[in-house]
Amino acid sequence: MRALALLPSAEPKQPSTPTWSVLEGGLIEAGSVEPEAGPAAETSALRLARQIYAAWFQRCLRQGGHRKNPGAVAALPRAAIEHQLDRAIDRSGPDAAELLPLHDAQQQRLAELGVLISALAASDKQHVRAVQTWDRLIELGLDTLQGFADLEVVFAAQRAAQDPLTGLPGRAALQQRLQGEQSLVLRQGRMCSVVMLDIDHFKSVNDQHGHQAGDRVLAAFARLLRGALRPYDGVYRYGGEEFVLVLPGATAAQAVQIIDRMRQTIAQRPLVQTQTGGLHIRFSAGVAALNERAIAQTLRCADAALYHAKAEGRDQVRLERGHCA
Ligand SMILES: Nc1nc2c(ncn2[C@@H]2O[C@H](COP(=O)(O)OP(=O)(O)OP(=O)(O)O)[C@@H](O)[C@H]2O)c(=O)[nH]1
Repeated sequence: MRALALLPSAEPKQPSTPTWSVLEGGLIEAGSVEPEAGPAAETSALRLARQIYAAWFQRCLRQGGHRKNPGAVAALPRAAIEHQLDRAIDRSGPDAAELLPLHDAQQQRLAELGVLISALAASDKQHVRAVQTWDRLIELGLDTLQGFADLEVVFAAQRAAQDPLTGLPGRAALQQRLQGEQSLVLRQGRMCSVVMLDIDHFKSVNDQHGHQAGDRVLAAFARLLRGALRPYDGVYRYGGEEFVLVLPGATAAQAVQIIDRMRQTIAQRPLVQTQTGGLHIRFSAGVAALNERAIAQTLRCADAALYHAKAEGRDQVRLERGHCA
């Protein structure tokens, strides 16, 4: 077997991002770190946001507790916290929409905390208003801490549903999504298509380049699918080298066109680079309409269309045939 160094070519290297780190004793300082990649990246960004916040809150309690000098209450490093929260959301993948209400509520609390800090700094320490502002700051400060805990719980649940290799959600999430989309199709007459997609001759990638290389191809392919589709389209790892796409708003005929364009684009450039050259990946796909029939039947129809695409030579997209299941 040849030894190969596989370098993903689909994704540009990310620049280092200025961030903050928490030092011993609750001090916070600006620095520059390489953003982490991979499925755990969103959790680490969220953890950093919480650490920066907790260090600030601790310092605030220590300084503000004296009530001698409200102006000494530490300025809230809001930009650093929000930066990490945004990163966490960005990296949380296709189901980020579920996190947005919690994320927005957290941003609002931070904004209100910022206002309270300014009001405290400008107020007379003896004034009853300063005491009230301080009380509100403590109350909201604790709520914000709870907000981080809530976000972490939801992130953890989301991560548990993700396939660790590709970062994509799996079959359980697909089932849930299809149920939701089907009810919109039935109640609102919306269109939705389901695509079953399988990499061609993937076994030979493993055989020629090794299983680890195969894993990297799967991860790069998943990123490519995710990047090629609209944010509200669903991309799921169905198993092995098989993926399912959910395309709301697309008729089955439109879905065939969309996926066929994607097939041609993907075939044009290598998915990963090897020491001996680029590795091209091709795929076959079957498309079925999501309608009133059982979801399992829709999946069977997409699978049958995929089977025909494979049988008719691979590297093509096929629409389901009548009475497929
Ligand atoms: N590296 C890697 N390989 C996997 C993974 N899951 C499944 N496979 C491999 O995917 C290959 C699938 O092979 P086949 O079902 O024969 O399909 P194929 O070679 O793609 O051929 P066609 O689908 O007929 O075009 C098998 O060799 C599996 O071992 C994985 O997570 N990582």
